[in-house]
Amino acid sequence: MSAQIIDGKAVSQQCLNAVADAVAARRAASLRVPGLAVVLVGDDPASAVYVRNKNHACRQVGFESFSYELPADTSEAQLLDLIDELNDNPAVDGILVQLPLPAQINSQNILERIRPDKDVDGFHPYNVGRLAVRKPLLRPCTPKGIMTLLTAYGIDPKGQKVVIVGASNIVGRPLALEMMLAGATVTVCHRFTRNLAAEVAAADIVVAAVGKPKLICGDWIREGAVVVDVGINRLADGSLCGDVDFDAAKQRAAMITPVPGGVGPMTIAGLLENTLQAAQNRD
Ligand SMILES: Nc1nc(=O)c2c([nH]1)NC[C@@H]1CN(c3ccc(C(=O)N[C@@H](CCC(=O)O)C(=O)O)cc3)C=[N+]21
Ligand SMILES: [Mg+2]
Repeated sequence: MSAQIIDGKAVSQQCLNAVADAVAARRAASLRVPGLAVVLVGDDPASAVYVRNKNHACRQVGFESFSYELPADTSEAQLLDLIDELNDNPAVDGILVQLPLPAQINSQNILERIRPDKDVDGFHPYNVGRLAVRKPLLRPCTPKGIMTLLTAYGIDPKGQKVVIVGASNIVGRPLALEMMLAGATVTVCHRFTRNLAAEVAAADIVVAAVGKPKLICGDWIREGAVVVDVGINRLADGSLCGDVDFDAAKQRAAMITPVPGGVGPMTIAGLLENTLQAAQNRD
């Protein structure tokens, strides 16, 4: 048996089409076109790829896109000044500061400076807290994209045992909150988890979000489980690889997301949906 491949690129395109329709309807009603500001500090080549993909998606849906590329030696004060300016700019509905930031900048100070109603990454403690108390406003993009992807494939986490490998602020933790909101029984594994293989083997749905190539072995996967791979690891030969040993896992899973073409495009869909929502909330 070989798993069905979950096509994140196709589902993402459907989401972008829906956003594009909503933008066209706003234009027709003489409402503001949503604006997204993306800030990149330094010249990390991987980050540059994401910024390019985001700019491309913005053009596709008809958003106005503001792109800031600051030198690697930018100070925290300079970045805070830019955020204040974007917070006050009425044409900007969403602000995304690409992570990670250079060492001289405290990321938490930056994330907390973004107005929560323009925080389209959903990383401000206000938005994290709203999700934690089951009253979400702007939801973190990758967890949101994963929930959308599962829904598109008819997978309902309610009552399911979900095992999340990775407890990061940007994926693992907020995904645990999303999964609880959806009625799943959630286990979050991390570097101190004693028997990772046993935890994964018990899962109906496994999500890997650690950034370590092929950390999750195929023979850990329960027959018929759903596997969601968030990892995007670039190998020495230039190819991309997930956190799951894909070829082995797909012999056991019922459904599995590929890398690339799985969760990555859904993150961008989540971002654009959040930006549209931020614009609607500010009307
Ligand atoms: N404040 C902030 N918010 C983020 O959302 C954020 C961030 N910082 N820093 C970096 C990570 C990474 N990230 C990706 C988004 C889309 C793809 C994506 O579109 N991937 C495609 C193409 C991959 C490729 O070809 O390189 C795919 O998986 O098919 C990948 C990675 C967002 N991040
Ligand atoms: Mg992907």
